[in-house]
Amino acid sequence: MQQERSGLFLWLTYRRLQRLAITAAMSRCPRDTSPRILVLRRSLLRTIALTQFRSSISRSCLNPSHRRRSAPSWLLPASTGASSSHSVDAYASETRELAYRLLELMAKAVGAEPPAVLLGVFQGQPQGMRVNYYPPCRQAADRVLGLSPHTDAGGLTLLLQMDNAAVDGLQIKKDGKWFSVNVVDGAFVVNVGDALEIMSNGKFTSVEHRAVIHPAKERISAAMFFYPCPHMMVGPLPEFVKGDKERYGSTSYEDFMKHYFATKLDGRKHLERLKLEQ
Ligand SMILES: O=C(O)CCC(=O)C(=O)O
Ligand SMILES: [Fe+2]
Repeated sequence: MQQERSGLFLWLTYRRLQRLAITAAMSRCPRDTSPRILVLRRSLLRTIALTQFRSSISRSCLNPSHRRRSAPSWLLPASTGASSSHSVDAYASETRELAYRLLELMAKAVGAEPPAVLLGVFQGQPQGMRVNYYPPCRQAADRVLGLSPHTDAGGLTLLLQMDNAAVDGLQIKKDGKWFSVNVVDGAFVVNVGDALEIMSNGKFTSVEHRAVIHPAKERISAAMFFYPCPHMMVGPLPEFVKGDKERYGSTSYEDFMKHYFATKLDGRKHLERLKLEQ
């Protein structure tokens, strides 16, 4: 019964979120012809030889407790500012509820007690949204990627692949091979980030992923990232170790993020650094 209720909750939430995300992403995606965006795309075209063919807009979607560090207004295109800000805020707050529910269910699934332990680490903490726009590119596959192989840094990522053009682009690496993650109508891709892999002592895995581009079709994705408390030590939580060995070292969140950015989207390199010899 409990499981059925959870399933229904997730399904209904997904439907509402999908509508919100499409409004939010469409009003902010780089097809928008505002001059700022055009500059971004031209510079991107000049650097195509660098392999990543993508423009993206990021915005921190802070919880009310972080409002004082709110996103600067220049992040929003002037013409769509008010309404897009509203839909991004609504999307952020609804995905937050979904992520919190998922964190509880995940902890419960692996027997961590109390199951709210993960929630405690993420509740009320920073959250960020990135809308990625991948233009079509005839040199797809062999020479140009949309987004380099990487893992996400934080806790959970809720990724929405816009399915209106049904273009697959997301790929994950398993046993050294890349596999496409098909766009499924009615589904979020839920990614575990590096911090969550470490905190769960490896019970959840941060998957290496990348985005490829299509030779003829554009693609849009919207990622919502949930980060842990920035003042904590990132290390295995005792509730997830229980009788097992600690499989990762601990480090301050600041140091953890510094190394994440220093590895510049290079597969699982950042994570491997903290793995302890077993
Ligand atoms: O576009 C995608 O499917 C992947 C996006 C992604 O991995 C990211 O923004 O971190
Ligand atoms: Fe990612």
